[in-house]
Amino acid sequence: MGAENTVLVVGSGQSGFQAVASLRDRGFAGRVVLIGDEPGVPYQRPPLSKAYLAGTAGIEQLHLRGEDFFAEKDIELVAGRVAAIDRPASRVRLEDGTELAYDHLVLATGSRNRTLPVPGADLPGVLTLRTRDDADRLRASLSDAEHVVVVGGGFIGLEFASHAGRPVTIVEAQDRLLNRVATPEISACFADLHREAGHTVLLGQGVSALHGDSRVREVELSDGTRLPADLVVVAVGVVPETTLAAEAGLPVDNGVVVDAHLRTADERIFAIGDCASFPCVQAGAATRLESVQNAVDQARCVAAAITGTPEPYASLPWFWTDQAGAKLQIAGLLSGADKTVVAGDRAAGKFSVLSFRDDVLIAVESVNKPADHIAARRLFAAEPKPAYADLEASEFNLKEHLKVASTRG
Ligand SMILES: NC(=O)c1ccc[n+]([C@@H]2O[C@H](COP(=O)([O-])OP(=O)(O)OC[C@H]3O[C@@H](n4cnc5c(N)ncnc54)[C@H](O)[C@@H]3O)[C@@H](O)[C@H]2O)c1
Repeated sequence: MGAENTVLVVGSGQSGFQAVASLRDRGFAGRVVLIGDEPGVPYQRPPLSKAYLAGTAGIEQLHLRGEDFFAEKDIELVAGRVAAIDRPASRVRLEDGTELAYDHLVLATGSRNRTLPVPGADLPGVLTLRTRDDADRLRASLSDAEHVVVVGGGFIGLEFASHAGRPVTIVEAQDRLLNRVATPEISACFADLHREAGHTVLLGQGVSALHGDSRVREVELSDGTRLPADLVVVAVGVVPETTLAAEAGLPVDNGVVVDAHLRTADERIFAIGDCASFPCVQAGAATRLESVQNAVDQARCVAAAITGTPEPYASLPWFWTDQAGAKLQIAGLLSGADKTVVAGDRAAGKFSVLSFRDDVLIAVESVNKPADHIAARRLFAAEPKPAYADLEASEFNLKEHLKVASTRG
């Protein structure tokens, strides 16, 4: 089989796995190689900060597919790290010196966790969560830790707190939790829920140093307060993994820059998932998204392009998280929102926050209201997008509005 028929996918996370699976689903008959730097078959990360951390899901439940799948589909799994892309020669070189030729190359290199730029950040007992090994280390450390401090009140920090099985202290630099992804109404709701669950939530507090000896003992906050800590979980966001692309001369700007078909400046190289900055229809701007939905849908989009049926990427972004005993589901993006409405029973903890830009609905965040989330995704899939006045006429009841809209349509 010649190199003209070879697709190499770099990165065996959710998007890399989906790319190779979708190529075969679409009947791609050439050589398919998935290169990853973690041992074993590709696995899903969402349970790492939920059921796997809590010990209610085992390793097999993480696997995206068993070994048989890759053998049956003739997908080669290569363990290793790509060191360089030789674009003129259409080859990649692995760190062990192996060279592989490609016809199409898909960069699914994901992101890496930010580190805390403070003294003491490398002390034993300061951990992070990204891989299965990280989750195993955290689980083991939890059992004998007395004081647990979580730095960062985003998805990982809050999911970790919810599934750690004990009270923790959450330190968030901004003045509200989940500030990157949610409205202030949702942030307030989750701050209440986490406090009710027994956690201490400190807002507007950075970390200036970590102190200890043979291990971490204290977290010093920006106001000088010192918190006792024998386990510190750092969850302060990610940076996209773009080194390979940049060194190969491909444009990078908060992610590997791709066009509407997720192609880089080199038409034979695509980038997908956490590492890609793409022209986002919903945001109306170059955007990088960190979510399973985006990873999976972008992988499918690239598989379609490689197999000869390219469509511009236009999937609706959506997210979910399980924390503090509640389910938060988000449909759409909040960028540019200028009005919000809370619909449902906030006191009973079952409600949605509807966000509008120029009187058009752009995002719906649902707390323990899966029916609203489904209705929102159906509404966003149709044209025209719901207007404020029409939703007001349905008393901001999304299911009701969906009925009216579908009778009209
Ligand atoms: N349910 C989900 O969708 C889910 C769950 C887990 C992880 N993830 C993904 O994993 C990745 C990492 O998650 P994350 O929670 O680390 O990132 P995040 O961006 O969601 O949250 C990071 C938080 O840390 C805060 N922060 C930054 N610097 C700080 C400092 N010095 N002190 C205190 N707080 C600070 C930020 O304000 C932010 O609230 C993200 O890509 C995320 O989307 C997603």
